[in-house]
Amino acid sequence: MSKAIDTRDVLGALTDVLEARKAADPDSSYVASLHHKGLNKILEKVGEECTEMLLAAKDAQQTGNADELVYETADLWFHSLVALSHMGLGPDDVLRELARRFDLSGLEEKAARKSQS
Ligand SMILES: N=c1c2ncn([C@@H]3O[C@H](COP(=O)(O)OP(=O)(O)OP(=O)(O)O)[C@@H](O)[C@H]3O)c2ncn1[C@@H]1O[C@H](COP(=O)(O)O)[C@@H](O)[C@H]1O
Repeated sequence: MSKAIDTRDVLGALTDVLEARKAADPDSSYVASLHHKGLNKILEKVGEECTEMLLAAKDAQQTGNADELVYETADLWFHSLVALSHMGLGPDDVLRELARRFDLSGLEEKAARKSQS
């Protein structure tokens, strides 16, 4: 049985596991098998999971049941983290970018971009 982990610790712990799997046997680990197959395979999985997440969101809108949406979003986040890990990046890089954008209105940012071009 898997041990419980605090949700605040998940990204850090998962990042360590994904890094360690780069040196693991592809036959004994799904993440190692993805690293072994390479970036194109990982990106193919991200694309698949993205489509599954979109379909789950549309289903949730119709049925009012969001369980599948949460499940598919977890698959998408997971495979995106594998892609970042494969490229030598991690969730901290993305969180830093989101932190940089914090309190910056998306409309203001877009307007600033337009006035620069
Ligand atoms: N969070 C996940 C996680 N989420 C999803 N998956 C796997 O991602 C795959 C999703 O692929 P699909 O749904 O497309 O199913 P599939 O048809 O079997 O996939 P393909 O044959 O097309 O590759 C499944 O095999 C899931 O088990 C995950 N595999 C691993 N993790 C984490 O990564 C850790 C390391 O995993 P291993 O490397 O396998 O030990 C685990 O302890 C978990 O914490």
